[in-house]
Amino acid sequence: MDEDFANISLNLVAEDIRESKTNKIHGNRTSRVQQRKDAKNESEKERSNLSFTPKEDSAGRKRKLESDGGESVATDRSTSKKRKSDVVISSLFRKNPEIPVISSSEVDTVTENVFTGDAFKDLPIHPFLASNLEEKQGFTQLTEVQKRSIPILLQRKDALIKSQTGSGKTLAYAVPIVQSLQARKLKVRRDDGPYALVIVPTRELALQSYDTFQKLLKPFIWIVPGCLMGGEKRKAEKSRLRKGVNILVATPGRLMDHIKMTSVLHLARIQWLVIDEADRLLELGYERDISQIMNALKSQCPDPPQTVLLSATLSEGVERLSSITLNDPEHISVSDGNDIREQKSAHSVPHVTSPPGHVLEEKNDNNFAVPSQLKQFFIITPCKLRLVSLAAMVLWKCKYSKPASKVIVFISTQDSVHFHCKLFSEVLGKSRNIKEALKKLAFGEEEEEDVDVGDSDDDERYGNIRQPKKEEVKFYQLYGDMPQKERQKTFSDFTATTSGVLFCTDVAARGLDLPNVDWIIQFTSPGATVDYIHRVGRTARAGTKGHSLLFLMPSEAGYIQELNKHKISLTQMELSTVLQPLLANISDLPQPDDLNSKHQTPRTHEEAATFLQDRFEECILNDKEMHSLAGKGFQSFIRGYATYSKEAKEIFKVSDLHLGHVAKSFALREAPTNVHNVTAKSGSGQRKNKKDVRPSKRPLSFKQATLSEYSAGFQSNNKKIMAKPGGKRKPKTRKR
Ligand SMILES: Nc1ncnc2c1ncn2[C@@H]1O[C@H](COP(=O)(O)OP(=O)(O)OP(=O)(O)O)[C@@H](O)[C@H]1O
Repeated sequence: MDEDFANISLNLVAEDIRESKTNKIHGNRTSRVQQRKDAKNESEKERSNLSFTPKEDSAGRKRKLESDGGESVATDRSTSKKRKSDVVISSLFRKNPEIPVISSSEVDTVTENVFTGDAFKDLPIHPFLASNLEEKQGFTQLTEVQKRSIPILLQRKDALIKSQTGSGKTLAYAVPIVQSLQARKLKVRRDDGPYALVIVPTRELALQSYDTFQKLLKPFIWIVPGCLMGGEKRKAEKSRLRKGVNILVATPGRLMDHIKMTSVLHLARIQWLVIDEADRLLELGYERDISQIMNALKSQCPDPPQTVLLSATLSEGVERLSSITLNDPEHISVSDGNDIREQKSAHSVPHVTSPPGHVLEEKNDNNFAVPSQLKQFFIITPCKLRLVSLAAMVLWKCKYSKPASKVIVFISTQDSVHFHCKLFSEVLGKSRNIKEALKKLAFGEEEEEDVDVGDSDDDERYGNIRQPKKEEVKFYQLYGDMPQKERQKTFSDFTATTSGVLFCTDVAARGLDLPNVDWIIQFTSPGATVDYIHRVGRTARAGTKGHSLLFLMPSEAGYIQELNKHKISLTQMELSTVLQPLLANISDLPQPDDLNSKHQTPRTHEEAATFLQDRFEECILNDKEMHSLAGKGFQSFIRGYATYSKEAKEIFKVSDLHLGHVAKSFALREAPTNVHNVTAKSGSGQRKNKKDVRPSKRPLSFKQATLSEYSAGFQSNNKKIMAKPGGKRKPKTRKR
């Protein structure tokens, strides 16, 4: 880690030297000639004609751009001298590393069938349950995992279930639970308390599973489902528990809290225990909570509950968990073609102190099935072009294409999610047609209604491009530290919308079933392959079509080979393919704040990209709040980058980052100066789990910065792996 900081410091120094060499040595005649040449070729071409002359800076001074060694420098117009505070504006398309072309290698992908042709009514379940599924919910066929799991679970066997994302694992456990509870001779009564416990890693997933049970229970209204999760009021949850809940869906932290603190919650009747996204729960450090829940069950239940563990990806940790939680389990792995029935657990009752006795000898251990109808792409874009490429992709898919797409963009940190959502809403969400904007300027705001956007004079001036007025793109954000109400609203709004963009952290990567998502964009790479699998799994669900796009920088190109090793096959998308639609829709791009400024229609996709980048930079320059968000986003990006796992660091090296270029990708004209502190802090605590920096008004302490967004609404569950900057690790007890 220290090496990383040293490297990043060197990088920064080298960057300063490079910049000063390029821009500040003017005594030399050759450099002046070069300066003029570059000025003509690059800056004039890319920038000065597009939007920036003249322009007022935030202090109200008239500024103009002068070219300097291929980089543009904003100077004080009145003196025509470069000021100390002048900002170097680097050109988007210069000094970038070469983009490698990676030919698609032959990858023998792992495939799974989704549907079986069998119907729910063929199962030994109540006819009302089958008709509810088929007629009310429209599920005419069983999925493969349902066909394999439901009969086994109906025989009251424990099971470890693995099948690809979106293959219907929720119903695979929910149907047997409902069937067994409705079939009880002594009818279930609400005040009996819980018969089934379902543990999931995130609040959204808890709500989603709860919703599934609500729908399934429509014909059996005497069975009551309930949900316990962080962020909700404990008091309200307690009163619900007092009234009685028979199927309890919960996040582990909050469940443990109630087991300890809520006397009305008793577990004596629990017959089912489901641990969904089991590997994720372990990854997030919930092993202790799960152990405590198991111990509570052991002490309260006369008979061990039937236990089911599920995920699209099962890790070594799950082997360990299965050994302590499952009794003589069935292993159901859809991609293997056959259920794996092999070494059985030595334990007859779940007991947390028992030594692991079972080894999951699974074929294709590290290879994961991806829905066959999912088309996976990657794009290699130089760091400076990341922001504008993402914007171009979003505009292309959500504005210029019909029908407009529904897109999820995964970004590693909360500050970065917040920044991108705000910036895109600000710049792209409010975009105005050139002609509209000019008319507005000529006639004033109130004339807006009368504007004829197809005015031919304007068409001539702006390249004769006529575009129909397009729908604005809707932007949403989701991350762990958002207030629960807001989080829920985003979730339901994005569920309901037919198009729009959701910026989110990995809090939305697992289990979420957001309908009709067309594209998954991974703007920051996940590092671990399992995370890649779960992120792309938010599209192409239950046999529907889907696409994914992974953003990589040239230095990260080796990640494609890594994915190939896990039998994941991707196709390269050209940068020009993404940028071209900007040019084709140039009149639809957002316009400069200063409508009096001179314009020339961009003629190439590079010019179009530069034009759009300028709008972003202008927004950051002119808006203090946005500037601060950009700074925080930048810092959190570096911090996130420094915390890839040891293995991933082979590819994602923080020392490969060019800070000036990273700044550009946050629309900043220079890198924030306190970056050393950021990296030093992130470096001192080797972190296994992904945690984000929440958007905040004040600079965050290290502790705040590493709070888990998955927390159940209490303190971080990850304190044990956090270290104080420069200090020794101090074991801490979790506050609830
Ligand atoms: N038999 C079926 N026929 C059609 N659609 C189904 C069927 N079973 C489930 N679905 C739908 O498929 C979608 C995915 O189901 P679910 O969320 O249970 O998948 P999953 O396997 O748990 O995915 P993940 O691994 O991502 O959590 C849901 O919208 C669900 O309603």
